[in-house]
Amino acid sequence: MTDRLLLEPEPPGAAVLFGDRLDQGRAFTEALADHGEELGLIGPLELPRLWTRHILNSAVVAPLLHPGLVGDVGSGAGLPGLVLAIIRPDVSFVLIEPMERRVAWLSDQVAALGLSNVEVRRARAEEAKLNGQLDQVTARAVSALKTLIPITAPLLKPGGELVLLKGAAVDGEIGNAEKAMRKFRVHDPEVLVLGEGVVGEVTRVFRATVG
Ligand SMILES: C[S@@+](CC[C@H](N)C(=O)[O-])C[C@H]1O[C@@H](n2cnc3c(N)ncnc32)[C@H](O)[C@@H]1O
Repeated sequence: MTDRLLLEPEPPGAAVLFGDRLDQGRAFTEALADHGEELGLIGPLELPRLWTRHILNSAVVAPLLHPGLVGDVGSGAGLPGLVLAIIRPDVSFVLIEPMERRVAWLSDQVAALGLSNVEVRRARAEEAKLNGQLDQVTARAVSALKTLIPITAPLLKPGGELVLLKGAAVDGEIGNAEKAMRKFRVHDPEVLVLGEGVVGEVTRVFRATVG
């Protein structure tokens, strides 16, 4: 159990982004603050920026999702997949994560939060038996686009969308991923900058259509 006093105070943006699901957002954030370090889900320095850097950085993506089936590749602690599943009960999620301990955490959180729109699947994306089945795919902090596109694009239905959370280096990653984009028929890429004026740090999203 970590010292809850280190947890970043809840920023005003949390109420804006979680709306009437704020209690669940708080419960998940507090669980992650209490157990995330001992379970190896977050680093020891993350508590003072847990809301801004991790929870709200994920939450800002919620308006980009459409009703349908969204796969979150490499969910880890539940970022962004579990945060998005809290905010968007109208969307179905499959959280794809190969590490047993992380899968146990995700399953425990789904049960504790009473989420009925989430399946947790223990697998690497390439072996998840979801090819061609998803409407949208999210991923955060899994790998650079050059290697992320080959494991995420095949999961999508024709016309499905990649919604990949990225850092400031996204433009360089796009330059290095041109061959993968052609091979996996990724088109109309754009970089969206989300959260300005609501969250202390912006979230960059690489969004593109596949097929
Ligand atoms: C650095 S963590 C990021 C976790 C979380 N998305 C976040 O933003 O905190 C990367 C995660 O991707 C998972 N991962 C790595 N390769 C994967 C693959 N091929 N398919 C699915 N998950 C993968 C790892 O097990 C790990 O949980």
